[in-house]
Formats: sequence, structure tokens, C-alpha cells
Amino acid sequence: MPAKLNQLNKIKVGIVNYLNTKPLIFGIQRAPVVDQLLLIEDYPSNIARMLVEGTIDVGLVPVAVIPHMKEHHIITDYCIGCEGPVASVAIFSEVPMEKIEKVLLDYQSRTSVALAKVLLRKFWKKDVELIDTREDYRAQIKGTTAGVVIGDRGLQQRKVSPYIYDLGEAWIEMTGLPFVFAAWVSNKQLPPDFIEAFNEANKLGLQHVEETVAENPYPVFDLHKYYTEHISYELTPNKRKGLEKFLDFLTAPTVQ
Ligand SMILES: C=C(O[C@@H]1C=C(C(=O)O)C=C[C@H]1O)C(=O)O
Repeated sequence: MPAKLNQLNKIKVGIVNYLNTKPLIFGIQRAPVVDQLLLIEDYPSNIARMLVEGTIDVGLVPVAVIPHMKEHHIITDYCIGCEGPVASVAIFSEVPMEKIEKVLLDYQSRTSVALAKVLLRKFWKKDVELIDTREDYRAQIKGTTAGVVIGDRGLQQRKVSPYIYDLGEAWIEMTGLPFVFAAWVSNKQLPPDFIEAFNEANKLGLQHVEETVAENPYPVFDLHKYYTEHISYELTPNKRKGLEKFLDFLTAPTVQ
């Protein structure tokens, strides 16, 4: 049964199924490393759960899950980050920040809901009621109830909500550092030749952003702008600093 054995030997790779990962997927699917892996797509909190449970070996996971892992390795030079407004992650509201009383938290997110908590307390100095969600809650963003919405739904919500508090932008204003929402994290040591080839696959994708845009017609938001001016994919030393600072906030006793 060689075919089945091959399947078993493949490295299971989880990736977020939002538009912002399309350039990375473009590269992964066209690079030689594709034969060594199985790609599993889902929304971020599910990818995080799969990595913690061990049903995948590596995932583009919300970085907020890192403190919950027994073993973790950040692999590759790529991430889902920002160095200015990210556009797809915000607190959306019908009223200005000073009037917000409740904030609905996106069930698909791990990082942005944690980031929203940090920013509400430390940046906007707000003590609001935080409400977890389990299913689509966007219709409840009304009056003094705001909501964190991420990903493609975040881009759509820009057309709905008059007040948009971009969480990437607020983080940068507060800390002077860029932000990392998700990074490639493995729950075990992976073979160095796989890591190198996987890194190349990510790089390849980012060299073909125009093709990715052409493949994904999206009238809601200018994807070329999204991929080149909002999402910042390189995991630079400065982004690592931003990531460290964010994880410090999450593990500090006052935050939880
Ligand atoms: C910028 C984004 O980053 C995402 C936000 C995440 C989160 O909040 O947990 C996780 C993965 C990222 O893909 C977005 O999807 O809009």
C-alpha cells in the first residue's frame, strides 16, 4: 500500500482560509515541497486547536496560541503581520469609542480578540463588557454594542460600520512596533530540508501577488492594496520584537 504510506508520511500543514493567505497558498501549491505535505484549510481558531491537539504538524496559527503550547518552533521568514493599518482586523461600531459599552469577540480569532482586550484596557482605557461568540454575530453589532471582526468578514464589515478602529494601527501607535497576527509554528522539530523548502514556497508565492489578485476577483476591497500595503508578510527582526512584546502582555499576570 505505498500510496497510503505516502499519505501517512506527509507533513500536515494547517493554513487559514482567508484571502490574506492566498499569496502564500499560491506559492505552496506550485513549489516542489507540495509533494511532501497535506494542506488543511480552516479559520484561525480551528487551526490553533488542531496544532495544540496535534492533528496537524505545523500551522499558520494565531500567535496568541503560543503560550498554550508544550513545544513550539516558529519556522519560516513569513507571517501575517502589519506595519500600519491592517484593514481586516478592527473593532467595528455604530458609535464612537467613548460610547461603546459592549464588544463582541470574533469566535474565529485568537490573536485579535486578545489584542482587542489589551488595547481596550491600555490604549483606549475602556472598561467594557466583553462577549464571546460561537457563530455569526455581525447582526448584533448595533447601537453601543461593537464587535471585533477579522479576515474577509472584516473587509466586508468596513462597508457596514461607520466607526472602524483598526487594531494593527492602534498597536503600532501604542508600542511603536509592527504586529504579527499569525506565524508558521510547528509543534515538533521538523526536518531542516522541509523547513528550507517550505520557506522557499512562501517566498515564491509573494513573488506572484499579481497572479493571486487576478485569480481572486473581490469587489469588496482592493486586494492588490491589501497584499502590498496592509498585510506585511515578512517576519522581520522588528516584527519579532512586536511579537515578543504582545506575548509579554498576554502572559503578564494583570492581563488575564
Ligand atoms: C490580519 C488578519 O490576521 C489573522 C488574525 C488571526 C486572529 O485574530 O487570531 C489569525 C490569523 C490571521 O490570519 C486577518 O485575518 O484579518
